[in-house]
Amino acid sequence: MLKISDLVKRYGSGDPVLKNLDLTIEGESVVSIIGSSGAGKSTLLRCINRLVEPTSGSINLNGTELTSLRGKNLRAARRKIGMVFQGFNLVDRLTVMENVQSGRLGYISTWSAVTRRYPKEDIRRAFELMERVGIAQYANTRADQLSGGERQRVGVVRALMQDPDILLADEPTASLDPKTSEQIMGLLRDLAGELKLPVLINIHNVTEAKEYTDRIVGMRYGRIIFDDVPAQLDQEAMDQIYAGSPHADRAKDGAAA
Ligand SMILES: Nc1ncnc2c1ncn2[C@@H]1O[C@H](COP(=O)(O)OP(=O)(O)OP(=O)(O)O)[C@@H](O)[C@H]1O
Repeated sequence: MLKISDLVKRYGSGDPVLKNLDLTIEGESVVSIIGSSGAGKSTLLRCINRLVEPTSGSINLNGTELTSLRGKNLRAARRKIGMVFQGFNLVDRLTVMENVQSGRLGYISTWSAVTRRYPKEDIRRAFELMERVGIAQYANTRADQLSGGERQRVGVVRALMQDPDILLADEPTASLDPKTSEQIMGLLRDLAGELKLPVLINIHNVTEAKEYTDRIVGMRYGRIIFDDVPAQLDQEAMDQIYAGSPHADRAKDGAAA
């Protein structure tokens, strides 16, 4: 279970971009986060794996408090959080297998990683996952030879090779054409069910959020103002989520204080 409580993030001395945010994700649900540009969606995702340092509050994953971890313990916790990126973040000159195996870094010895002598079990698991997402035939192909959709499948397999407890996806389809984008969203939804994995997706495409996710979290400038099943996301809720600006919301905060 992921339980976020009273989370605040402030960059430098600016206004907080996450304002006392609470969010709990249980089981294998696929949750999307929607909201205007600048609402804080990426910041929220990046606080969870500590690519961004939270200012205060708690992020607890299956009993481990993530915000206080340092060094070795932080690296171990990060291994349990898979991340899929908008730009795929592959190493272009490496093969698909090499990219996929980089998800095992931290689990295997430096020597195995440098010499690319991957454990047999890791190769078996990689092929199993690559078969599942339809890229096994590209195992020895350089990553830069693949299409966007294939590259994102590599990104998904690499994240799954970490044997994660949760999968975070930061705009995973934003660089893809509409059809490929739907395929990747369908894949994330299906994998969540098959692997019993919670998936948290930051996404701009509300139609896809409604179709492929179980729950939609709507953010407006640092706050969660909607959290419900897709069927409840009506026009009024959409207007609330996408109205305003950080400046207008700050002015309202000031008036309420
Ligand atoms: N490294 C940073 N330093 C300072 N401010 C930042 C930094 N990263 C993000 N911000 C600011 O924090 C706010 C929230 O940004 P964030 O990227 O989390 O929003 P978002 O909802 O993901 O937006 P988008 O949909 O455009 O990606 C924005 O005002 C942004 O300018």
